[in-house]
Amino acid sequence: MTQPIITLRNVTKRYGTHTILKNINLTLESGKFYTLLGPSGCGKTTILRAIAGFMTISEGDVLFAGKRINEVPANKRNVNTVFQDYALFPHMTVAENVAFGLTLKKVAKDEIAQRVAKALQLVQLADYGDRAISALSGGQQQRIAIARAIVMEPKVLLLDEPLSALDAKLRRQMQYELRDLQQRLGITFLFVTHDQEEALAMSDEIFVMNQGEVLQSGSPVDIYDEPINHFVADFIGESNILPAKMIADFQVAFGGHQFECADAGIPDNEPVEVVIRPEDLTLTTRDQAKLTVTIDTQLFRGDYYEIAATDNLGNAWLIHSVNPAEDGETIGITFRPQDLHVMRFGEKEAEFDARLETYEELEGDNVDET
Ligand SMILES: Nc1ncnc2c1ncn2[C@@H]1O[C@H](COP(=O)(O)OP(=O)(O)OP(=O)(O)O)[C@@H](O)[C@H]1O
Repeated sequence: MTQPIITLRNVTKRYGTHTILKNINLTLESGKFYTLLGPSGCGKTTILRAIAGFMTISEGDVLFAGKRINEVPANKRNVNTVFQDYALFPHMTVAENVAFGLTLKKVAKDEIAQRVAKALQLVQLADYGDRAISALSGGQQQRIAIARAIVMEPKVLLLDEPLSALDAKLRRQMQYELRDLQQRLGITFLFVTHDQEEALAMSDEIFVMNQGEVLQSGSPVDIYDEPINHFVADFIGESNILPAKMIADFQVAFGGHQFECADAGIPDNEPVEVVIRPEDLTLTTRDQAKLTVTIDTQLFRGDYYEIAATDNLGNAWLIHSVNPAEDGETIGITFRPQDLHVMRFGEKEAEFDARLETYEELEGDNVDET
């Protein structure tokens, strides 16, 4: 593996008695699009600030290309940040705003002009250099903020909810543009959002956070298909999450029945939770059904019906179906074994692994005894 461009090693941040980041470990490789995803206040911005050098961390190390940079000041870090509120200077023109960092660094005038022109071209605002900032739309201001950061040619660009001020349509367009820009520049982006759809659409890798911890990291598909715990399953997309028990390697019990499932690597008899996405459920006749449910309500969502139903044990179900059902109707539902995902109880991957090791050791002891 190539050297990661950024590594956070056991990073903890405290304000007084509050621990805001709890032993964060993460690595960012060159040229990839990463996203920090989590609810408001979980510590996403604090991670960006630790990498940018806007704050001292309480414990741990921040590495840039393998070198410890804890004491390196922000302006020497080869990292730039695009802030949520853009932080543009209203009294300067577009070109002056983009040139600002280069002027501070006393870069030669010709070179500044060249680099500013290139940065404006990259964000598709080549002809806007002489405009006043106030004469730009929100989306254009956002692009200028990005141009101002990329003109510095950072190795890593940190983006703190840069799309949150935009309306839904422009936001979508900017998602494409940002992704495209990242690929053209070939630098590392670390993007912060609390919008799970945005994270799934844009990222090579997502770090899902809650309460100062990274709970799961992986590709969007991995995180969507194999959420590690209740929080992640609930936060990413819509889910049916039910209490269950592991019976054997490919068998899990819930709702009063046993079902075939994908191998979860979990010991028999462990209490677990199962996750089934609403789009993985199919309405069927009762004799073909794995479970029966009674339909409560349904909403037409354009290309599918979102159906709320209840099974005979009182569990609530959400089903996405191309066909409508009748309110009050009792109907069958079915799903494929590979769409039934089993999760362990607990919060973090490391805890699960430790428990599994203990279990394997115990198993080993038993084998020795017999
Ligand atoms: N200077 C500070 N002093 C004390 N507490 C702080 C300070 N800065 C941040 N916090 C607290 O740290 C926690 C994490 O804040 P942070 O801004 O990193 O969250 P976030 O995930 O980026 O949230 P949001 O999505 O709302 O921006 C919050 O509870 C916040 O109140």
